[in-house]
Amino acid sequence: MSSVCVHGLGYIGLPTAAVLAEAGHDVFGYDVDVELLDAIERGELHVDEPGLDDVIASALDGSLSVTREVVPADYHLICVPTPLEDGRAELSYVEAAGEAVAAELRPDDTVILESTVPPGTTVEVLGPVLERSGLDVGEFSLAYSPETVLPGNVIAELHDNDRAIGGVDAASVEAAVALYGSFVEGELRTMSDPTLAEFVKLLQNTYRDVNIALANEVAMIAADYDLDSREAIALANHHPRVDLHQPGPGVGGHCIPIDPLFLGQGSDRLDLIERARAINDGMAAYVTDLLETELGSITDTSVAILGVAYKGNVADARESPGLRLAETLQQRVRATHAPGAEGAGVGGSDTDTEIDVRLHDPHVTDSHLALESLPDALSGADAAVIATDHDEYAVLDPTEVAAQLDGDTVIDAKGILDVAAWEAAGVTVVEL
Ligand SMILES: NC(=O)C1=CN([C@@H]2O[C@H](COP(=O)(O)OP(=O)(O)OC[C@H]3O[C@@H](n4cnc5c(N)ncnc54)[C@H](O)[C@@H]3O)[C@@H](O)[C@H]2O)C=CC1
Ligand SMILES: CC(=O)N[C@@H]1[C@@H](OP(=O)(O)OP(=O)(O)OC[C@H]2O[C@@H](n3ccc(=O)[nH]c3=O)[C@H](O)[C@@H]2O)O[C@H](C(=O)O)[C@@H](O)[C@@H]1O
Repeated sequence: MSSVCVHGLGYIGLPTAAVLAEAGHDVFGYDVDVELLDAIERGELHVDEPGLDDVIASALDGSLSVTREVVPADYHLICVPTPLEDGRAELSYVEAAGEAVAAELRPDDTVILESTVPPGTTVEVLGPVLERSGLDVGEFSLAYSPETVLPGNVIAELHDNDRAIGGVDAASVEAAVALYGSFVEGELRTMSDPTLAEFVKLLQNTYRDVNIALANEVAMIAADYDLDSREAIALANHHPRVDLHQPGPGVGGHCIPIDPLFLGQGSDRLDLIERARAINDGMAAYVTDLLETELGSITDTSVAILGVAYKGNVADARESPGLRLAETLQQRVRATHAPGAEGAGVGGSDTDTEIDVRLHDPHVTDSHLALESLPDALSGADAAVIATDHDEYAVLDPTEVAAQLDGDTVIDAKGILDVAAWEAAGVTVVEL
């Protein structure tokens, strides 16, 4: 077994560190956020993930320890953030982690980058930073192995998913295979080029984003034909070579809406990919159109948005479609009443006109979001929108909701309600 220093103990690094410890390695979890390290040591987890608590608790009782300084180790695994800023991948976290590794790097150690990055990052950005150690690439091993776990199923997918491994040389591939082989049950797909592994990771999320954009466009077209888009998609998917995804109020999370744009860092050929991004981001405006059609006008109405997590049964509200919808509703009302806008009062903006947008989510706990209880969000509202497919929403009692609402409109943007039961309770359900 080996010593492993994991850099970055977030959604990816913390479960990975725990699973490595479970496999018998001596694991040192390092993060620049000292409060986070204190919390992990107290057993307070910031990552809401089924099964994670138990795995972390037993790892902390065993061979996982958190460290406030980077330590020498056979393997350094880098799992730091790579956000999109001003249209470009922000790689300063990767560079900072590389510098910290360089200070402790020894001949024959292995460095593996797991963060999602634009093609070329391992070789062109991380490698040169690591060489500040005085060692050349080749004297130490260097590989890229992207993380592909699905939030909500992280522990299982860490073990089960196939894993792409791109090493700068044969020794790097071999070293990375030895580490992942100790806990991965899926296939280890090796390649002799880290850039290819980086590219492949981005393709997977780009495929999903473009496919969802197609489903969203299909939903809007189906509505024009008065057809149920989900029924049409299910029927189309019976063909052995068709796999359309599902429409919704937008694509959230900090991966799928961002990663496709990393492909544009070294290429100006993005066209369909950018259009798909625009279609998915435009779904908030489409849901707003649906509300306007149902309510006549959204000015001076109350709308309950059920779900600000970016997807069902998780607590993560990054790039949340529900929050984007809330902003779009408010912008639409402001734009309608801006000076000169069609329907604006004489003399310009009518400051008394507004929209009351209430937010509810049973999983998200972010205190900045002014979330309301379900009864408070629904009480007296003119309409409700299901923006996240949480299990709790699928089993809502239509009669109770109908009694709480003032209006009778529910937009089911995730297609999770039993429409017949809701309509029997007197609710008009508009599905995407
Ligand atoms: N969350 C997900 O579902 C997936 C994320 N990824 C990718 O994995 C990478 C990490 O993502 P998350 O774990 O979600 O991010 P996160 O934001 O949850 O965690 C990153 C952690 O790195 C720490 N950090 C920042 N700079 C550091 C440094 N120089 N040294 C040590 N620690 C540092 C931060 O304090 C934070 O705790 C990103 O590139 C992301 O795109 C890939 C697949 C899935
Ligand atoms: C190719 C792929 O499946 N990538 C996964 C994805 O995780 P993530 O939770 O972001 O993906 P997701 O479940 O597709 O959700 C993203 C967004 O897309 C929406 N969504 C998803 C599927 C669908 O048919 N329609 C739809 O509108 C969701 O509601 C959500 O708002 O991105 C992760 C990542 O790269 O961070 C990756 O590890 C995961 O395996």
